[in-house]
Amino acid sequence: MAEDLQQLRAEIDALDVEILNLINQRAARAQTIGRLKNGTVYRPEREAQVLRRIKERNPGPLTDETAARLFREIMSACLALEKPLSVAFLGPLGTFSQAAAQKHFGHAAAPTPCASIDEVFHDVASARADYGVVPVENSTEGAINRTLDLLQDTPLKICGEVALRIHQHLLRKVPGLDGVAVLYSHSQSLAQCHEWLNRNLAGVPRVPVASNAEAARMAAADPAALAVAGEAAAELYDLQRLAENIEDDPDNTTRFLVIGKHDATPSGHDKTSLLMSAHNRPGAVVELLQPLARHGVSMTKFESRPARSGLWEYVFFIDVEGHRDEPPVAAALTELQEKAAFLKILGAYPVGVL
Ligand SMILES: O=C(O)C(=O)C[C@]1(C(=O)O)C=C[C@@H](O)C=C1
Repeated sequence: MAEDLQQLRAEIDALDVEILNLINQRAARAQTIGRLKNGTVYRPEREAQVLRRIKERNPGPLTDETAARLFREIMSACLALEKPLSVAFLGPLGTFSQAAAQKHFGHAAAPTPCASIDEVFHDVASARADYGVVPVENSTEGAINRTLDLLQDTPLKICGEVALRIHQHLLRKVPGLDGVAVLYSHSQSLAQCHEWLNRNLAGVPRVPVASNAEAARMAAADPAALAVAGEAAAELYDLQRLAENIEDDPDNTTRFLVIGKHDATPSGHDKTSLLMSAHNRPGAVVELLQPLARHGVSMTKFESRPARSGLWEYVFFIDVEGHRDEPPVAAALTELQEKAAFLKILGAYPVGVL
């Protein structure tokens, strides 16, 4: 038994050296590619292809998701050799937005926490950050309206998407519920845990604060306070988990968009996001959708928002399957250009892989 263990560990040591050499060979190739490419180093379409291929070819016993996550980190480190990226998100450190940014870009990207979603757009537009990650919809709470509003005016492009399973925990500095006076969290998180909180903490006043991480910070400073926040905030502020996964919807997921100066070229499995408005006449909205149907382009999202320009005018956020440069989508877009009162292509990008 002891000998088996020794033998297996010796084999692992040998494999580790092989893996290390191979990863460095890969990194050296990426460095050379970095010198050949002029301009943008981050290539979302290529990264999506690499991760999809890893999932397809994974022989196990690692799960496909785990294998892809490991390669996500390898690529992140390779890209950092070409050029270290900075990624802006709704801060402070420890928010779900930071977790989404890390899931998409890996840990080698430098985190740039921002005070608001507006600041994320601003930092990317002004080149203070290379890319930004902003929440756009939650499976329980629906659209993040501020993000939709900012997309209407921005010159930036959507170049990626990432879905994050959101687990909320009940946190406190000290164990147990004795002497609890207040509960802090972001309003979205309070809404996501509404039923659980009603059942278990009906008498505790709920105070909405700017972010989950801010709630955790406040709970760390006040033993009479509870916070509802995620794992990263719990670890960052060294809080006890009094209850885990207290979100009402077991599939609670938030979708984030990656914004940058350019969108992506086709990767083979893409989405195109559009912003449109219809002429103010009967049947105009239905007419808008006809070119998509005619060219066999499927819609994966349809969301309306008041236009920022006029009273009682609406704009539509539409996601379609396929890249805007692919023939069916391109043909539908040409027709839409004529039919819509306004059409803006917000970006074309790979469907989230992780
Ligand atoms: O293929 C490239 O363009 C690379 O720079 C290499 C690489 C990789 O590590 O695979 C790194 C960064 C890019 O975003 C995409 C891929």
